[in-house]
Amino acid sequence: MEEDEEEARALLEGRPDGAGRAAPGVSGALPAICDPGRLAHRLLVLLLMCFLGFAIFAMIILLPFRLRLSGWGTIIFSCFVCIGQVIFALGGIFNAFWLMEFGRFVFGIGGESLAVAQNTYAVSWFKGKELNLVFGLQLSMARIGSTVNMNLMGWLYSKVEASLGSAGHKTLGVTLMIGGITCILSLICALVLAYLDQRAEKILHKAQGKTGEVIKLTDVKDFSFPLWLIFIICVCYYVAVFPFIGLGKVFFTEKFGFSSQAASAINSIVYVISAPMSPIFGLLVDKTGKNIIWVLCAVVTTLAAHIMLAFTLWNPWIAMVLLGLSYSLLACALWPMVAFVVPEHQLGTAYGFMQSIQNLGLAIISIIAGMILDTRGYLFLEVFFIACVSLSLLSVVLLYVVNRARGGNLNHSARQREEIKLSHAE
Ligand SMILES: C[C@H](N)C(=O)N[C@@H](CCCCN)C(=O)O
Repeated sequence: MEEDEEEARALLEGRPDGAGRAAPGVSGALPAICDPGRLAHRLLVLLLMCFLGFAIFAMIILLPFRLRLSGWGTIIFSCFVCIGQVIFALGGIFNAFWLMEFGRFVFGIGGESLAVAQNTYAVSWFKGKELNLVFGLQLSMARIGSTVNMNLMGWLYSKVEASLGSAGHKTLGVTLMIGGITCILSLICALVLAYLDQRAEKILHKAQGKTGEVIKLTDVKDFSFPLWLIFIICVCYYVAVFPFIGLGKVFFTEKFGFSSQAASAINSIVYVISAPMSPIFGLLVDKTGKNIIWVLCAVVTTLAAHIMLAFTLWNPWIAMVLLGLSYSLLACALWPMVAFVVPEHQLGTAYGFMQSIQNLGLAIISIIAGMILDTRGYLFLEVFFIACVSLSLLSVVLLYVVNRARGGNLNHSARQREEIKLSHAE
């Protein structure tokens, strides 16, 4: 029963399988994830799900655009999110873990495609205006959601537990069902967005696809070298942030002797900082331009934060605040760069690819990080994350060089961008 409850809490707080428990590898017994047979099976299933997910994603995202129904695409993705959440909650209620996994799969197809649509909308409406700020605002909203989730769901679970009179899978399922109300709000926003977009198309006479340009998966072969470098920076950076936060609670209790509550607080600080800071950094990048330099600052700061966490016993709040600031800055400066290196009709494919590669990297690295933690402990895990951020840093430096050599616009100042815009208008 106690295990059930801990599993439920881990799921609610977004931790990977039982990540809230004492690190098993460190304390002795190897967990099931280290069983090679089971691990290979898990990896295979995961890869298959990724490919299947991507294939479905490609069909769903490409068809609506081909049919000039981009607003419908957003509504369809939001429906996937709602249905996925209901299946996830039902899996909890009926104690069927496979159903919960399937629910997350459906949710993932909708949620990630929705994020692609969100990025594409943002660029098509705000390119050449306050694009970095808009990405900062999007991130801020997402992080307010993560923070509320981290802090409210545990409380909601206790309330449901009190009213049902017992803890466990049923309580978890009901809590997840109530939490799903936010998905309905998201669907309502998608409906309003689709209406506004259609209205804008009518007013501005800019029906999508009228130029004859449609999104094709084969666009991938036309992606430029700088775009591939942006993808690599994204994957190598994010794998050192999200999986670290996933395992962070145990890290702070084991290495720094924090209580469970203090470890939760420090672990969520990255998201808490990101909520107010992302729009501020977005505005800063808009006012100054020079996206590559900002990305470079963010990656170097993240590297410093991981080095502090790995090799010092300094108060970890310093490193985590740095990580929160650098993560917010990176997201504001990196994602809008895609819009500078691909033509508008390929934006959906480019953002779709970026997110697919990011998710594939996150899925694989989360498993590898868990294995390293179980078999070798925290120092090795931190060294692994440092290696990932270093790869990201190398790619940023390469991007700087390539962009400069090709006379690219990724590192233009705000004034240069304004001048180019004016000359185009003329
Ligand atoms: C959700 C997606 N996979 C992701 O990682 N998003 C970034 C920010 C994307 C910029 C705004 N749409 C994140 O840091 O959460």
